[in-house]
Amino acid sequence: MPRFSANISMLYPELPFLDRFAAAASDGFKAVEYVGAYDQPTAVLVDLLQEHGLTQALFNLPAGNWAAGERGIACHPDRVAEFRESVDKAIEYAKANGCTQVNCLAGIAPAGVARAELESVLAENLRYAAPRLAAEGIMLLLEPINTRDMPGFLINSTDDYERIAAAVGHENLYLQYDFYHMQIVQGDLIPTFQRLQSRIGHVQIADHPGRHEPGTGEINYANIFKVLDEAGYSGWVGAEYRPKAGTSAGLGWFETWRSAAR
Ligand SMILES: O=C(O)[C@H](O)C(=O)CO
Ligand SMILES: [Mg+2]
Repeated sequence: MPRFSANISMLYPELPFLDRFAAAASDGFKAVEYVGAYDQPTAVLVDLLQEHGLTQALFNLPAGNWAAGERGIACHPDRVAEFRESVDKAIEYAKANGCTQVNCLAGIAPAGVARAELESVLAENLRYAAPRLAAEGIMLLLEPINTRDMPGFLINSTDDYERIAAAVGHENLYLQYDFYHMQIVQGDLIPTFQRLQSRIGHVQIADHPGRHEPGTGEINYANIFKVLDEAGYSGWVGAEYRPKAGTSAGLGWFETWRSAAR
């Protein structure tokens, strides 16, 4: 049975961030994930997880100045020292809240730098991060993201992931397979999941078009959930979508799993 994690960077936008833990637990989620909460002391986050019986499924490495439009710094040639510091920060937070995987956002390609150089910086940064995270029992993930939602984002497809993973050459670099992005970029969702399953550390879901709840668009999630089960996928499935109505009101797709998990 798939285990779902509420992505509280996207779900419960009607609530302040720290109130979203309680809301996710009350709606039947057993785990939460988010882009990052580095502005909060670790103790606050740990208390919320404990109070609501939640697992921290995932968060991202510090991704630069999000409010200013940055979406990761890992491919930026002039930010290598900052990237290295960000690995230490992520380890500190992951160890505090028991999280065993972190996602690296490659970043938006800076203008005027050749793609080959950006990929080389990214690979070097990941080669730095992978063994350090492995030593702490934390999986490092790399997520391809479509460029309609994030114009200029460097890593867009599973081909991009595979090429970078080959350049990094460390086994602790897994794929974060977001079905929504993959539907836009390349389709072929199930065969690609099956082919790369041994390298997939985390999956995320949203329907397309609109990035709303499963069942609102063209992706057959009933079948995908069946495939995840048949494949023995044991990781979390991150519900990372923009609710069409209120978050709780839109959880019809989750009813079967929520009842079974109680
Ligand atoms: O947007 C996504 O799909 C990501 O998973 C993310 O963490 C950054 O937005
Ligand atoms: Mg995602």
